[in-house]
Amino acid sequence: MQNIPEQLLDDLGDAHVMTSIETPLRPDAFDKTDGEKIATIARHFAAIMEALGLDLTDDSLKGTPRRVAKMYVKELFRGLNPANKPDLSVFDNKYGYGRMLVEKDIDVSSACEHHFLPMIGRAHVGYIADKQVIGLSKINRIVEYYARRPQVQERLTLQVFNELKQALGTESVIVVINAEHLCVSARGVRDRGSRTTTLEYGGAFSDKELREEFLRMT
Ligand SMILES: Nc1nc2c(ncn2[C@@H]2O[C@H](COP(=O)(O)OP(=O)(O)OP(=O)(O)O)[C@@H](O)[C@H]2O)c(=O)[nH]1
Ligand SMILES: [Zn+2]
Repeated sequence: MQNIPEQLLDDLGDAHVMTSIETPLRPDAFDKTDGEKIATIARHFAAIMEALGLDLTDDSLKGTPRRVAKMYVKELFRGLNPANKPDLSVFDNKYGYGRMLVEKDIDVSSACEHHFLPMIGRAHVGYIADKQVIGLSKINRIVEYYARRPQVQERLTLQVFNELKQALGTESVIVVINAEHLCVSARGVRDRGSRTTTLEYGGAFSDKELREEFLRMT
């Protein structure tokens, strides 16, 4: 083997980024019950409010720590818990439908993982069935499940894409998400007009014409 200077190896090591579409979770992520998580978050959120100088004996504020904790665990971030993953009913494609199916304008209500502020928009999903078709509402449910986590839009797009590919046993899936990030529109740079679009596709959608047909429909 060639004699590679140690410094160069270190630099190469730093440059190598492991890619993963999994949401980064701690090994003990599922050790606690929802009730235990709510109690812990409420305690810490009360400390945040107190640090801000708020009086938690005020009758309007006193319920807020628990309200926020419940909202995180049971609503906004319920997609962190695999127990909440939707059952995906797929059916045999008995009728041999071979064209594109598009489920468009699916509501996306997520939260950006950098600021915990809303990311709100629409997802458009298309696929070309092979042997199986999926219950329509399950497409919306997949989007909902992965949106209910602290997210970046890129990962959300890839997670939905990957789940559909697996459920349907086909590579011919396309996912587009168009969303407003409140961390961009309501604070920081405060650009009210900008939206972010992400896209992933595979299989037959590698064909530009098919992709354009899909995009025209959305
Ligand atoms: N790639 C990507 N970035 C995101 C997403 N949601 C939020 N961000 C960005 O994450 C970045 C975090 O940057 P930082 O510089 O650490 O945070 P900041 O100081 O609050 O940055 P500003 O928003 O520019 O004020 C910001 O540029 C956000 O716009 C997302 O879904 N994908
Ligand atoms: Zn953000």
